[in-house]
Amino acid sequence: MTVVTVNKKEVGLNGTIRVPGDKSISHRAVMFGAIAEGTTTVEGFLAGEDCLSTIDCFRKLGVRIEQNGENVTIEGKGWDGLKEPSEILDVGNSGTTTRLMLGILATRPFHSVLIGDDSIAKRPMARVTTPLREMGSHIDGRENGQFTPLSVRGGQTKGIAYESKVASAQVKSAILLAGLQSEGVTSVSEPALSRDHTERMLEAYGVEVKREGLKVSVEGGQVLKAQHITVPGDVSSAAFFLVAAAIVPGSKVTLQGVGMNPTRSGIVDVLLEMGATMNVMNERLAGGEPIADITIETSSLKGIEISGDLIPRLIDEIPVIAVLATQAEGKTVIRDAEELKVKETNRIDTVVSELKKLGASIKATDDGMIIEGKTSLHGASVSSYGDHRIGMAMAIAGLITEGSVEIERSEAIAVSYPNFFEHIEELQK
Ligand SMILES: O=C(O)C1=C[C@@H](OP(=O)(O)O)[C@@H](O)[C@H](O)C1
Ligand SMILES: C=C(OP(=O)(O)O)C(=O)O
Repeated sequence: MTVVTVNKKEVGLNGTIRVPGDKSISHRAVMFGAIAEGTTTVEGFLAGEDCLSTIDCFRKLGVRIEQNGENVTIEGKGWDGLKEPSEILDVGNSGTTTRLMLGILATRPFHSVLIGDDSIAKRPMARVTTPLREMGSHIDGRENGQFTPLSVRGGQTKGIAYESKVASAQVKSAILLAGLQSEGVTSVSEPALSRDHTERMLEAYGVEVKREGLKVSVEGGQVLKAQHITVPGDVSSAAFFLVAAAIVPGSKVTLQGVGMNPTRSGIVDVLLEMGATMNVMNERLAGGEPIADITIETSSLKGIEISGDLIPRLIDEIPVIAVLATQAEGKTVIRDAEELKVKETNRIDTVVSELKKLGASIKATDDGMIIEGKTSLHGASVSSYGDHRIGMAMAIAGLITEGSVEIERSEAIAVSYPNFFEHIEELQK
């Protein structure tokens, strides 16, 4: 177990950084390259542990993949290029790897076994195994296929019209991927729009994707053609420094090349509504995704309500939004976020318990949390509980606490942001 201590510095955060590549897009670039025909090249790949788990699994499925830092080459040989693995596929800590790969394996005529870490073992998989079984795939696993370890024997599958109860890009993507190798049309509708990277990237790989409001459909039998993919900076990683600059006195930070896909940019809306002094500049496209440079400085903030369709647009940012809310005048209420309970940890519980240790006025609710600000936070010993986003949220809080914050299990941060502490140091120079 690694323990990191974060101390407040008398200087603010100043300078320019480029946050690492988007995790969701990096996973998809490799997976889609693996089932495409031809050589796919990826630049700006996130070499974090989750995306490395995806590479490892596809290598075990017989795909030749070379990875050199942010550059990846995938030798795709189409769907039939995937071969029965002789080893267990280890997804590590990654929900995206598990669920999207289930969608791909659901139609492959061979047997495979998926396993992950202790956190993955608690995350609900029935949300994908149920519809994939309905399509005709043979999936089994612990507690009747609800949890890992899972085993898949793919087969002849038929398209379905699936109405998902949750706004989840992992559910939507798994079903659409299976749909690409199923008979007829497969459609997924969701209660609110979740991130649409799968739809955008499948189109880039030459697949016809039909979108009508909250419903997406694909026809079976389509071939993916190899591509060059440029991965934008991860807005979920940028969120930590957007919040840090807003709350650490004397700060002004520029983040370059941040993904601004509207299904992901809820954090920018929240900061603006809270009254942050920020500027979104140089809006442009990279690999079919909008990106921009963002400058933000120390701001006086007010509490707001965050709920409804905004939630899927910032679901992974809620831990650090809670830190932000401790520094806003008045009440911040987060509702409709019960999905937080099934992430790497129960993020309602872990955010509330760890921020309380720092002196925050925060209360858990059934579907979110209520934070009263503005509060002076103090140092304490906290834990990431093995959840990268909790570890980073605590580190950002540690930049403003009186006294140091000691973070146990800080190694988890490498799951999505391996150079996180280097970026803090760079901005403190
Ligand atoms: O599809 C993806 O890349 C992701 C979807 C989201 O999960 P859900 O699909 O469970 O909402 C998100 O929380 C996760 O970090 C990445
Ligand atoms: C929930 C997350 O990822 P995953 O579902 O891929 O484990 C995350 O990165 O916050």
